[in-house]
Amino acid sequence: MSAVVASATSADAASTVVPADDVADRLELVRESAPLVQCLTNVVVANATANILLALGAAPAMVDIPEEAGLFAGVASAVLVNLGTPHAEQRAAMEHAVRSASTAGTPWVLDPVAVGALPVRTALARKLAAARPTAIRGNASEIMALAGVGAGGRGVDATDSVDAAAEAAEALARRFGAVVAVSGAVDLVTDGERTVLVRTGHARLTTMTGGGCALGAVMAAFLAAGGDPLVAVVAASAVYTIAAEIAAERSAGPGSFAPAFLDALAGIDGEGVRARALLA
Ligand SMILES: Nc1ncnc2c1ncn2[C@@H]1O[C@H](COP(=O)(O)OP(=O)(O)O)[C@@H](O)[C@H]1O
Ligand SMILES: Cc1ncsc1CCOP(=O)(O)O
Ligand SMILES: [Mg+2]
Repeated sequence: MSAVVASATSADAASTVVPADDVADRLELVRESAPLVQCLTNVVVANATANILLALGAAPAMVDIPEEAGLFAGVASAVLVNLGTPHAEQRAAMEHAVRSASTAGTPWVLDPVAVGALPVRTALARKLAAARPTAIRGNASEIMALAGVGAGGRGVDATDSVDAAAEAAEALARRFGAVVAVSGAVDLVTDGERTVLVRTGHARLTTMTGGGCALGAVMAAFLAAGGDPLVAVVAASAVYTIAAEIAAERSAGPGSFAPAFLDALAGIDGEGVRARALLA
């Protein structure tokens, strides 16, 4: 059996294995259901995020004004709330969307971009986290800052390691009943009881703006398919990072990586997942 796998990173959460077959099944479900993913995301990555969701087989919709966001969250398959450029209108829209998603039972993902030193988004992230997102996704410094440990990273980038964020991630997961995903060279996914490390990936993902933010949207797409949310988030991370490996082999630098990544996401299937997971 090939696995995307892991070992425990702290004394508190047990290591869990997610078989590559489960990842492949989740990918097939996303393709079959073409989930409608509502994105309230930052202006830097909105276009890249829509293209990445389309390449995967999902249907993106950037519905982020206060008068429409709540209405749409009631019919969307999943919602992404990303705090990268949280203008006042969008902040209001986020609160409507979160309320409506919670009422409708729609899965939603919180991405606390650059939380820590910046006051407006930090307060908003804490408020939204208390509304119990299905998943919280961030880099190590963002997850630590949201958990109340450390002052955040350097702008939108992490200054802490994924290892250093493991305990904060597990504590956050338990506090809010969410799956928490920490990105980095090795991605960590935890629900506070089980922790999985996703070892696939390529550093060139960090040279493309949206490398982290679009991952949150992809997690929303996988959560829309239902089932164990920990497995859904692991599957999203695995498919995404395996596609990055394939794209890195077919590109020469950041410029050619971005379109190669779209092609790799569109082309990846269960066999591709199993082949790479075996190498991880
Ligand atoms: N050093 C690295 N090597 C390989 N993959 C990485 C590395 N750092 C980040 N990644 C990948 O890049 C994506 C974005 O992660 P990251 O840069 O941590 O997010 P953010 O943009 O939120 O800071 C994730 O899929 C992660 O697995
Ligand atoms: C550069 C920047 N500034 C505010 S949001 C944003 C995008 C960050 O996207 P990612 O961290 O996914 O590259
Ligand atoms: Mg980044």
